[in-house]
Amino acid sequence: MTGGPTGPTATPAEDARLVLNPTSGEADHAERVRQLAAEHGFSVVETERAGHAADLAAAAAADGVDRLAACGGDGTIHEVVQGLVAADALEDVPLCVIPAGTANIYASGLGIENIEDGFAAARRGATRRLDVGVADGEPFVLSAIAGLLASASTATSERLKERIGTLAFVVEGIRTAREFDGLEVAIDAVSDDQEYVWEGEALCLLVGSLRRFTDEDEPSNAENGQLKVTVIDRLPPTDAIAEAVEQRVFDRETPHVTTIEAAELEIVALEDEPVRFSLDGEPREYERVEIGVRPRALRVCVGEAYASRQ
Ligand SMILES: Nc1ncnc2c1ncn2[C@@H]1O[C@H](COP(=O)(O)OP(=O)(O)OP(=O)(O)O)[C@@H](O)[C@H]1O
Repeated sequence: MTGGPTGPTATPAEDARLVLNPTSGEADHAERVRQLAAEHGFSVVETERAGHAADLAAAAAADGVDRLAACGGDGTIHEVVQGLVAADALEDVPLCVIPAGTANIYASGLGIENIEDGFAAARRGATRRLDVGVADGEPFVLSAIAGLLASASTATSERLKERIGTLAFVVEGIRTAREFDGLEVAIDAVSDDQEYVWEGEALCLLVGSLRRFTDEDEPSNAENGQLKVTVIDRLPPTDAIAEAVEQRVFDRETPHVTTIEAAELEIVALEDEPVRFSLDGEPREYERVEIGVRPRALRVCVGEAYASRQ
């Protein structure tokens, strides 16, 4: 005997919720997203202030949702993941990403290029478990960058981004920077059971969990439990660009750009001032910061392009 759709043995309807940041990007997506969300069975909760997405995500996890979607830019995804961690539900609730920000780097790494793609990925339901970085206890999905950086991130050309991945932002930062004093830092990282120590003046420092995420023909290594750490020595900006590109595009060792993979590292500011970071694009300051990774802790709905690359 089986019950009807509403009978006692019917499968309970899935509880899918979408956290919508109506202010991200051009702020012209809310109406369309509400409609598509309704068509795909997501109830919608909307942010009313910065930081609100974390609270809404934590509340959704506490309510036991089966799926959670984050609609906004990278900052919104960052907050939603923060909320899942706060609710101790990071590993339990699959995340769908609906890109509606300015740059949408995380979504594009997942092979999700627009809002419709995001809902299509949610509908298909193919998920992967991806690494999540942690800086000073705060989760990040994309990168922690210090030094010459982030302000230029949205100006970075798509083409450059495709070719060299996240480092494109640094290159763009170097290009647009007028003057930069360098970061006096000490870095202590553990890589393949070996300790790596670096101390000096860096032009920039980039820690990412989504390394070469946008390269075609190469599996993502957002699933290897390692963070890619790139340190560019302080050197004239044009040389730094040339070396960064050379190393990244041609996979060559270069003298002033150091790249390692590490599961954990500590960065200490050697000057009186804390080091300013951009954590998934959100500003943070640390005098000393421990950065680690929760390997494959986040289950994410991926686009077809990502799924087929595995
Ligand atoms: N209702 C709201 N009012 C004002 N700010 C908000 C609201 N909801 C979220 N925010 C803030 O908006 C900021 C920007 O969001 P987000 O990064 O998602 O979009 P974006 O900057 O347009 O895109 P991207 O980061 O992809 O370039 C976040 O720091 C978030 O805290």
